[in-house]
Amino acid sequence: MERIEGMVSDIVFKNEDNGYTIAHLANEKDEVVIVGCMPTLSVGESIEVEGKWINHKIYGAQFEVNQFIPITPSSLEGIYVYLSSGMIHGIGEKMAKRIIDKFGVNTLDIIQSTPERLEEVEGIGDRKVKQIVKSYEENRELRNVIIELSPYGITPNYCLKIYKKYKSKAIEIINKNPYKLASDIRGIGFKIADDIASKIGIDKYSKDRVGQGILFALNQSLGSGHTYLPKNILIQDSVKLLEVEPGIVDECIMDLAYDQKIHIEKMNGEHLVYLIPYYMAENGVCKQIIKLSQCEFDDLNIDIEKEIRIVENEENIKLAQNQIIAVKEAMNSGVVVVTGGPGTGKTTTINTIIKVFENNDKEVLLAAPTGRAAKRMAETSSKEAKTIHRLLEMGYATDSEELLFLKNEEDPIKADVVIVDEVSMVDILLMYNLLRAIKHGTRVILVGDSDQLPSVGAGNVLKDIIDSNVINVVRLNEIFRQAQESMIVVNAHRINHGEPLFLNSKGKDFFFLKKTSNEDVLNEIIGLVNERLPKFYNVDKMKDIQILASMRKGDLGVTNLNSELQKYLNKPEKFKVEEKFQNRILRVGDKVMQVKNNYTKKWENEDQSDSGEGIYNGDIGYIYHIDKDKRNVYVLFDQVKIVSYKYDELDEIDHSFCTTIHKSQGSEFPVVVIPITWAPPMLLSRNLLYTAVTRAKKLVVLVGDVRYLEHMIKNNRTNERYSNLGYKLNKFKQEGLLLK
Ligand SMILES: Nc1ncnc2c1ncn2[C@@H]1O[C@H](COP(=O)(O)OP(=O)(O)OP(=O)(O)O)[C@@H](O)[C@H]1O
Repeated sequence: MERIEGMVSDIVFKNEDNGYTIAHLANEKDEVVIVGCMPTLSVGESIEVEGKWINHKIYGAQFEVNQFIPITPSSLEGIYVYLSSGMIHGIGEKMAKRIIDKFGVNTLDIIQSTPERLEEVEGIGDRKVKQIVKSYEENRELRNVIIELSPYGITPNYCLKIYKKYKSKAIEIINKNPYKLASDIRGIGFKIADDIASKIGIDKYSKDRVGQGILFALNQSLGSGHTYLPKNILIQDSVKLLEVEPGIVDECIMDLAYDQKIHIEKMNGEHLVYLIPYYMAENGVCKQIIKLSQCEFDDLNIDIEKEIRIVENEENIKLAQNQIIAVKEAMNSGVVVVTGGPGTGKTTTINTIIKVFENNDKEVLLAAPTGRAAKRMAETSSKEAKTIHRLLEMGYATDSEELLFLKNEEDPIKADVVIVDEVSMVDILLMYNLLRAIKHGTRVILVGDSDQLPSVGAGNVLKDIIDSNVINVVRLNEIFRQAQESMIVVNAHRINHGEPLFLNSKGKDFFFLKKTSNEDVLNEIIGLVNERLPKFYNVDKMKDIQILASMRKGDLGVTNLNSELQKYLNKPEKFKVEEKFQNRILRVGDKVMQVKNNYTKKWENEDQSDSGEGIYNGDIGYIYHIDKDKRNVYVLFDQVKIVSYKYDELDEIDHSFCTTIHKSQGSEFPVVVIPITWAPPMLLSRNLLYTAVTRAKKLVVLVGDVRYLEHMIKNNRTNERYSNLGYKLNKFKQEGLLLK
């Protein structure tokens, strides 16, 4: 396929029935005849056509058009944004301006057809022209997205995200339904999509618009963890978003339900509105967990007491009463939940359960929701542990980015026992996918701490299951002597009970350093991490210490802390390569975190003797090399895995000298430093502090204002999530549908 750009100078023929058009397309070089189905073409329009040259018997050479893309001729701004975006090697902001000052709307034509003319611009020589032409060609489709969308205020970075999502169909998809942007692209809100829609001519009161607004409001609510919204709340949210009357919204909610885009469930006279996958997941989890829990077992003809004693002797340990109950329940139940705070013996219990089953020839599989948590589980059990996604053999559907799990009810996981740790992090969709892949007769053991932050995704799965009292739950509440010596463990429990903390005991592991101004907190943290902690605790400032902040913005938010810490922990040096990307500098040696799951990201070790795929949300690594020519950044994870990121993939990594507490869920660090300062009320909460503190294994240092610490401990108001799993589980019980 070839491509030509130009302006339509004449329309010779147009068949109004089938859109077949013959036109002249002119550019700086020449004028050609184009033919094909182009029903909307008009004279004066700038377009790019894709197709092939044919030789017509009578009319000679013609370009047969396969598809054409309009280029907005007036979007000088778009051309500027594109040229200065950094996507075109060799052009910066100033150069972009000089080129556009010289060539105006013909700029792209010139680059495409007579690039040598670029040399007329001051500062451009033969080499630069070649560079420009090369990256211009490489970025062809992306260019169209930038030119089309930047007049709506969408930055090149977002255009890149949009392009990555929709590829060559980007413009077509947006023109058809701009609201898709708001649900598909993180960071693009309904307002921008709506702005595009109104420019395209979509009516404010059209059902399409109102329907999209309602779906958007529901999608947004997932971000706050809700699996559904009560109808009256959904109407309120939608009215605010769409600026239309409630009656129209109500009507459109019914239409969406008829079209099976949403599901409305009636509960105690209230209407609960679900997006379909969440409705199916909530019902599915409820049904499946009840089914699995009803299973009767007679396959372990063993003396459990004796089996436990064997393991106790091997491990030189005496299990506490509740740990023994947990092991017994695990043997006899289809589903059991084992829950408890830090130091209450969950790991010891899991390990005993594994041993008893394995001593009796049962196959046990281990899984956890994140890569880090799975790694820890593998370390403490000395047995392979997978992420739940891997256990379910996740893959992608052909030709789409849709996640698929190969393990499901038709091809379930083959195991006698599945043990899942850190279940507080599992959302309703993942739990559904997990449970549907577990066959009747496989025991399921769910382990977690329900006082941790709930899952990032929708639902309150672990807490709902525990609170429903429908599934067997064993609560471990004894803090073992060894654990009691740790103020981290003791204070974590005190936080949970809303009690004041033991701070600054000599020789202990939990400190509070009082500083009131943000500046003092910042300087204290830098001093601690850069000098005092490494010196007095013999820890590595990069690898062993993790700073955890509650928010992203502000002086003591993650973004600012990272840029301040970078100045001390990884200073610029003459031979240390660095590159500026918008508002951050990436430098060799920087500590970075992968911020989304990328199951297919390839890694290999240094001598390429080992390789694999999969880098997960929360994985921490170090920038190992930056290749400015290849435009690649290489990051080293787990000391051996080298992963290459193209410049346009760098939104997958963030600096991680400091990370959010939310991102730290499921990870552990030797030393944790936490700024304690003002934050929005929902972030000054008990379970956020609890989650942060329980990430530390050796030392916790809090720096800030004790009033906020006290406030956090007192504030046990967790943000309520609309989730109906607990109610549904209970309904089964009340209606006598449980067998035991
Ligand atoms: N029955 C027991 N008797 C004595 N010590 C125990 C017993 N069970 C566990 N411990 C000890 O208590 C400490 C905490 O146990 P474990 O690591 O199993 O708890 P946990 O709930 O997994 O903690 P965390 O969530 O902090 O990892 C460990 O040092 C462990 O050896």
